[in-house]
Amino acid sequence: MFAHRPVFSDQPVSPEWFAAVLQSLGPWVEDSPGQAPVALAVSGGGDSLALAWLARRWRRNLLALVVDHGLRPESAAEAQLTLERLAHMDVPARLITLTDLAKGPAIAARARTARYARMVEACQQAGCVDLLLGHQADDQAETAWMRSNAGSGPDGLAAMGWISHTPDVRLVRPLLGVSRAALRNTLRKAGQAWVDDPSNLDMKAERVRVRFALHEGGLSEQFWCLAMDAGWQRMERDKANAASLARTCAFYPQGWVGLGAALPEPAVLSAVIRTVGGLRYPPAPAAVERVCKKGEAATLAGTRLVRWRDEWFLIREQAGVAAPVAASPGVVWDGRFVLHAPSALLRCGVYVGAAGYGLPRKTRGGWPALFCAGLPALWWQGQLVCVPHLGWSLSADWDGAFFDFRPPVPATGMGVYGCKKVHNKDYVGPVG
Ligand SMILES: Nc1ncnc2c1ncn2[C@@H]1O[C@H](COP(=O)(O)OP(=O)(O)OP(=O)(O)O)[C@@H](O)[C@H]1O
Repeated sequence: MFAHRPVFSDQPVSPEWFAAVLQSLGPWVEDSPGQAPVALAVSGGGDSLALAWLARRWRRNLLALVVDHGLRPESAAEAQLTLERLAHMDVPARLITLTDLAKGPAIAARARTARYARMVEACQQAGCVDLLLGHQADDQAETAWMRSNAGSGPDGLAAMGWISHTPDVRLVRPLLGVSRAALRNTLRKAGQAWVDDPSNLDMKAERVRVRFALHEGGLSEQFWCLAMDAGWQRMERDKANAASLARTCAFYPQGWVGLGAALPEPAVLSAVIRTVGGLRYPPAPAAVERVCKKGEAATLAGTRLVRWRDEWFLIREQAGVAAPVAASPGVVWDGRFVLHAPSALLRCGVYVGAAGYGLPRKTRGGWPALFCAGLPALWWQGQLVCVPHLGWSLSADWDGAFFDFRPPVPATGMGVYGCKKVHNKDYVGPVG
């Protein structure tokens, strides 16, 4: 493991300590030029620039992603300055410029969604499987305070995890155990400057008001501990649920899940509903509990619970599937299926939509019509031409297409909170 370090100390963070934290958050792709880099999100502020400085001392093969949201006149110049600072640190960087964000309601949330989408895309292009983020202990305390004020249950209070799994990259937050002041002092000591985002002083924003209130009340540490404690408990529950998921559930590439003879625990069913329904967020816990208690066929959050051959299955609810979309390689349909096909096959007017109920019995490979109706299929001139999951096509001309089942949050992404229990003022550290 690595040496303890008080969380809310303002002492600069040592590269050795940082490297020990990263070691425990691995495994990492080998640090050599032939391998994919580890990506890091750098806004140019004190947290993420300190992250870049420390990361460079941990390994050579990195790729910093700098997003210019284009929402303030100075943002382009600030992004350029950040690129120069990264070049000075010898950290390779890529600028991502967002051009389609319009100011207006929920701009912070829209900017965040767009930023993550483009950063994940850049990671895929560069082959990166890990993206480091600069969230630190003050962010964590603020999130826990806001969630506690909003009456969040224990899972909400768990705030941010050290590691979050998305289908494409692992989001890693190695600075959750370090204060904002310590990171700024790390940069000062290294003689590095950073950009201060003026929105961080805008008292209209809830987070900024919370930041000042926590600071004045000396409450940051208390809320950080609360978040870490809740995170630890959640991790223990996640582990038990993941074990139960692996033991009892069978995931089919068709997008449905066999649950076994008895219904699983509500937490496990919730994860499965999220996967089958292609949901970013979990379904309402009370509704899931009701379904488990009743133990009867039901529809919930775009999914349908059915009994077939002495087993429970969760399938996509036909009424909930997405409208057809024009077919192109890589297009995502129903939030869950990615189309792979040679472009020559995707002539003008080909659509991706649900297979529906028109499939003859012998093409269904033994599966009920209800299951197969929600399968992704290719349509052309109003006619069903190909259902790759069933190996069926109207003619050999339509062979060569297939769909990857890629839900936004796989059920296996349950175990996202990796932190050890925190005692008193000691930072005990993330689980390896
Ligand atoms: N413009 C940006 N370019 C690249 N990375 C960014 C940018 N803005 C934020 N980040 C990354 O996200 C981290 C958290 O930043 P911030 O707290 O401002 O984001 P947020 O909007 O609260 O996002 P989150 O939903 O991840 O909490 C930063 O430390 C950095 O790693």
